[in-house]
Amino acid sequence: MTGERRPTRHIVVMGVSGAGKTTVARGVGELTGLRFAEADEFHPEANVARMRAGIPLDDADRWPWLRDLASWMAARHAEGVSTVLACSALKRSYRDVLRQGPPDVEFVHLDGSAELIRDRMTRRTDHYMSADLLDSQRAILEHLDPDESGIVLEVALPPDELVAAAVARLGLVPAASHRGHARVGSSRHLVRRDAEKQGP
Ligand SMILES: Nc1ncnc2c1ncn2[C@@H]1O[C@H](COP(=O)(O)OP(=O)(O)O)[C@@H](O)[C@H]1O
Ligand SMILES: O=C(O)[C@H](O)[C@@H](O)[C@H](O)[C@H](O)COP(=O)(O)O
Repeated sequence: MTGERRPTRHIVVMGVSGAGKTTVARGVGELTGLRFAEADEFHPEANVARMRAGIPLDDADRWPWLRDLASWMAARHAEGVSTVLACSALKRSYRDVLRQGPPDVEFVHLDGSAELIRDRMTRRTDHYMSADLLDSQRAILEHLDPDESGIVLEVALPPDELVAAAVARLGLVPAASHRGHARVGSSRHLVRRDAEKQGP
């Protein structure tokens, strides 16, 4: 036993509520075989109750949740499993907590017009998050800093283009069953550098 772990990749699709994180992260998981998780499902009931009541979460509400998410990614890393997580990750300090999990975390920020996102949230009827909380989320949003590994994609693109662009720009490999079918986005979708390595 050398103790060497298989290299893994850990992608976090970030952005405000309604930006399309779940849609894109799930799509990346389906295309690549990366293990998908939805950060909303890690919220304790108290956090969900706050959001349901239209009350924005604060930092104290978010720290334990973020630590749980970091632990989940670290546990998957220990198993040699790569992951893709849908998680708001709105502030740099929140992303710093996520980075305390596995050795590397790469972000895909879905960014774009507040009007478009609000419209999507208003149409979404099966979710506890009201469109009223969008303003509070935009108010605290901190964009990726130059030293953070990640890319920014424009939310107005159709879901399949966003998934293909994320996979291409991060250098992820489509699962065998999808090879030859992935549509690769053009370079205009890339705002920040690609990640350099590849894992299972
Ligand atoms: N690129 C897209 N184009 C059009 N509609 C989208 C796109 N991405 C997501 N949607 C729709 O917008 C709503 C919010 O998407 P969702 O993935 O739940 O966002 P989030 O996880 O960021 O809250 C859903 O109804 C979803 O079907
Ligand atoms: O940090 C937060 O305030 C929450 O995590 C929030 O960002 C998240 O957006 C909600 O859980 C709604 O879920 P969706 O983002 O999937 O709409």
